[in-house]
Amino acid sequence: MASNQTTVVVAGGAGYIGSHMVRMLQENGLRTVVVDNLATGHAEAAGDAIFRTGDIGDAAFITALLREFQPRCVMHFAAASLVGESIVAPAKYWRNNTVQTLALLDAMVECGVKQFIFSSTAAVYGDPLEVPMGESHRRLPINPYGKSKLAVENALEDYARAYALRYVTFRYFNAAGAHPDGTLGERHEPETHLIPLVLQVASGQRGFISRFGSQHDTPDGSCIRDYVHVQDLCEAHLLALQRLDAGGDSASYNLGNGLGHSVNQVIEAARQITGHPIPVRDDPAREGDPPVLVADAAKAKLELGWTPRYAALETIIAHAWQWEQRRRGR
Ligand SMILES: NC(=O)c1ccc[n+]([C@@H]2O[C@H](COP(=O)([O-])OP(=O)(O)OC[C@H]3O[C@@H](n4cnc5c(N)ncnc54)[C@H](O)[C@@H]3O)[C@@H](O)[C@H]2O)c1
Ligand SMILES: O=c1ccn([C@@H]2O[C@H](COP(=O)(O)OP(=O)(O)O[C@H]3O[C@H](CO)[C@@H](O)[C@H](O)[C@H]3O)[C@@H](O)[C@H]2O)c(=O)[nH]1
Repeated sequence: MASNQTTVVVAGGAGYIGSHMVRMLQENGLRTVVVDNLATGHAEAAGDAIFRTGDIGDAAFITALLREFQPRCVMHFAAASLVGESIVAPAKYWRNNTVQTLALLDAMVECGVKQFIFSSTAAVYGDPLEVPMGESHRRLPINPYGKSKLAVENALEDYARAYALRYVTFRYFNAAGAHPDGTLGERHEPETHLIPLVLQVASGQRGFISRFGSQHDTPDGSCIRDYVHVQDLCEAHLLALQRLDAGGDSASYNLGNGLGHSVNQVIEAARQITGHPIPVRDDPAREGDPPVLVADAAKAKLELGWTPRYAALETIIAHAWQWEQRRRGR
């Protein structure tokens, strides 16, 4: 098939962040091809995008797909992404996140696809030396998940130099929220992320929220994170696509609001928004959990013109709550 300059392949497009990306690409008039093995995703979340079920690491499958669609860019959201699971099952993380991503990159090189946007993570930094963390912060991950992503970041530098690939790496802080129209949102089974779990308590699906550690070195003793709206993450990808299309160099950016919220503050905000008391149970701190992660995202703002629209924690929780209620048919 002749090269189609408006096609974007979204690996992991049936997942939480990828499905919002698919919707946004389509709204922007781009033909979107989803590749997903449905390990954690849901096919219907990808809407009416072209959908191919399979592994990004299946060389024959992915090469045939890239030859067929000749995308101008691959956006890569496909990964296993649970810090705790990565500690007990590191092989899954090295294989799925690193080995399979290298296979995807090899297929891109073979098929002449030159633009790549990669979902990395704040977990590549490890324990913060300073807060907020800029992109030049040392990268010393403290769990296999972060290591599996850092390995890809390192490989990308070498691939770009040798194979004329250009890429943008985004280090997301804590993705949260849902589509403002309430029709798309986070749907992990089992769910492990704080905000959807808190909202499952509010909607009566759970009796309490576990607070993982109340003696952390933070003002209220609970962990602090930088929650960033899923739609704002996706907007940054559109800007990255424009940068690459314009011939821009490869680059890495943090994506976060620069606002730290503690577990206690998240629970309190959710109480205000939902009107539910949200009981809390104190549990031990989770292994591999840094006490504070907050982004300095000045570089994305300066170089990409990224302006988060939904930075307020209350908006992020309100959108997630709308999704949670709709999902439960309320
Ligand atoms: N959610 C967050 O807070 C967060 C933070 C930092 C980084 N990230 C990164 O963002 C990306 C998306 O995260 P998410 O929360 O949407 O995760 P998700 O689990 O909802 O989505 C991942 C999707 O990729 C698919 N997938 C996984 N491995 C695959 C493979 N080998 N081949 C094909 N498909 C595969 C899954 O079925 C799923 O649909 C991941 O790379 C994750 O590491 C997420
Ligand atoms: O039941 C729960 C769940 C979480 N937490 C705490 O809430 C915070 C947020 O946890 P969670 O929502 O599980 O996200 P993280 O473990 O911070 O990891 C997310 O954010 C990272 C970047 O900051 C990404 O790398 C990961 O992919 C993504 O899952 C942490 O301090 C947890 O200790 C609780 O106290 N109770």
